[in-house]
Amino acid sequence: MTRTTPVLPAATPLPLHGIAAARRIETAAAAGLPPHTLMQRAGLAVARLALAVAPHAQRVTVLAGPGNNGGDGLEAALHLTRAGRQVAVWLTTGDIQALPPDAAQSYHRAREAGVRLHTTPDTLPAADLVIDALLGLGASRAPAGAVAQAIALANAQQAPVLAVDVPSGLHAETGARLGDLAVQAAHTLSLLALKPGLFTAEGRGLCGRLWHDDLGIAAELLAAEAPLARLGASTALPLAPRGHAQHKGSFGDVAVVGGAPGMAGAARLAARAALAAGAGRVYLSPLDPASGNDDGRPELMHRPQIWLQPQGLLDRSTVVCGCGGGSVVAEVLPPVLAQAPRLVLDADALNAVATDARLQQALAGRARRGQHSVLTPHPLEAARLLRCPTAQVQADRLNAALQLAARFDAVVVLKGSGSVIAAPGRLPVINPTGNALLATAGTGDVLAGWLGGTWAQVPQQDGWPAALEAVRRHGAAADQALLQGLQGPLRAAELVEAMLHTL
Ligand SMILES: NC(=O)C1=CN([C@@H]2O[C@H](COP(=O)(O)OP(=O)(O)OC[C@H]3O[C@@H](n4cnc5c(N)ncnc54)[C@H](OP(=O)(O)O)[C@@H]3O)[C@@H](O)[C@H]2O)[C@@H](O)CC1
Ligand SMILES: [K+]
Repeated sequence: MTRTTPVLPAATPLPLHGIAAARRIETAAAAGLPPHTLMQRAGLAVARLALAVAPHAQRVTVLAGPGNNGGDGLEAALHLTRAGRQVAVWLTTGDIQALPPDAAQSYHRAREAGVRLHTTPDTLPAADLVIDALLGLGASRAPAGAVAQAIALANAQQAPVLAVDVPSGLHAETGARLGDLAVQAAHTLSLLALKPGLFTAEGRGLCGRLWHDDLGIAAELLAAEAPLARLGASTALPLAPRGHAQHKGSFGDVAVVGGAPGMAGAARLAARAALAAGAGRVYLSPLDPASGNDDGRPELMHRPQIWLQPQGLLDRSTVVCGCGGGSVVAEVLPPVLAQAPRLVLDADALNAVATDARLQQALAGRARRGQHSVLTPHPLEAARLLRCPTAQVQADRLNAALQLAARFDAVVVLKGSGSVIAAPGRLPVINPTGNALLATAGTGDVLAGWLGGTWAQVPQQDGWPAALEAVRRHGAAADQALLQGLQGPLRAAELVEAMLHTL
């Protein structure tokens, strides 16, 4: 029958389906079962999860919207009433004729079972648990009317909220809010297909703990539909052990170009991260001529102005460029873009590219010359590169990352909650690890450096596997710090050390 499982941490990559595909899966699943079976299973799954996550909750309020998401809520109300809970259902519509057929059937079943049904709440009764069955896959615009009012009431009260399929007000495919109001859930039970919007942009924050129930449908029904993205695994594949006879030359060289006056720390953080990731040798080439060695890490090698040498480190290293680069980084980008065989571009290097058509051309032409690039923009940097507002990037992060990847023929890591990794010809990945402990200066430099340090060890590959692994591990270190009770931000230099001790 049906089985509810926690989604995160994800042991293996999982397919994420867009709304159209999720609907086709639902239609195909319903067609293979007696009428109304899927909704009954959905409601039972919601009720069982409610009893599991809030076993002592006696008073349960179900907020039921105008579509089939509301039908799931009515089914859950029926089961919770049978389980002896005091259940009150608040319907956003008094027009039962307007409910879709499955939801109407659940309405009548709930009424016959003696569930207390009310319409359009002005205030909510005190409850120990609230079930949000207002909007699901059919949410297509900013919440309005009674639905908006119910969302506001759910968020204003104290009890935890269990959202059915998706927190109401969240776009299941993009993870953007549809309007100002969206349910803040403590738990979300995703039904049938997992949707990308649960894992990126506002999704992670609004869903709370995420659960999944496939409602007992055949795995082939899910496999028959092409996903929009996949959720990356939360744990690393085991690495090949370091061989006895290997030496530092076996693990590649990284050169970090960055650190304009006043920003030496950014380049040093990237270099330290590259070293910790396992690169054999790490060189630091600062953009500030007055900048000296990183005395805290004597293992790093100081090599000024590598971009002026016609042949040397720039030609043979994995280059990480941009961290704390300021505006002067623009001057060194032409030789860096021309020569680096493997290049991670971050921060100010991306801003420089965004304002210079020649640099854009040089970057986009690298793949044709057999040179590989990884770009690691945060949403504002991505917006500059795409020449659009940041809100537009955040409104559809998968699409923004794919556009950048296609335009620059590169691997793109669009950072933020649920980082998106995209590359031409590949299914994008949403990273499942990470939390707001990473929202502090320098953590982006650490990511870029770690990525370079990982990539340097597998120079025959493009940047895709290194990007996936660096992003995963970066977030996993923050998740571990959170579990260990860290309250404040995970400061960037400490993040490097934390990543070393994270699998
Ligand atoms: N059928 C089954 O067996 C199964 C179904 N399942 C469940 O069904 C869910 C999908 O159901 P659904 O397609 O009916 O869409 P749903 O999200 O309930 O809402 C549509 C209604 O809301 C309205 N509306 C939209 N936006 C609005 C807004 N901003 N503010 C106010 N109103 C708004 C919209 O109005 P309209 O846009 O048409 O004017 C329409 O009336 C899915 O997520 C899952 O939970 C699963 O359990 C599997 C079994
Ligand atoms: K919902």
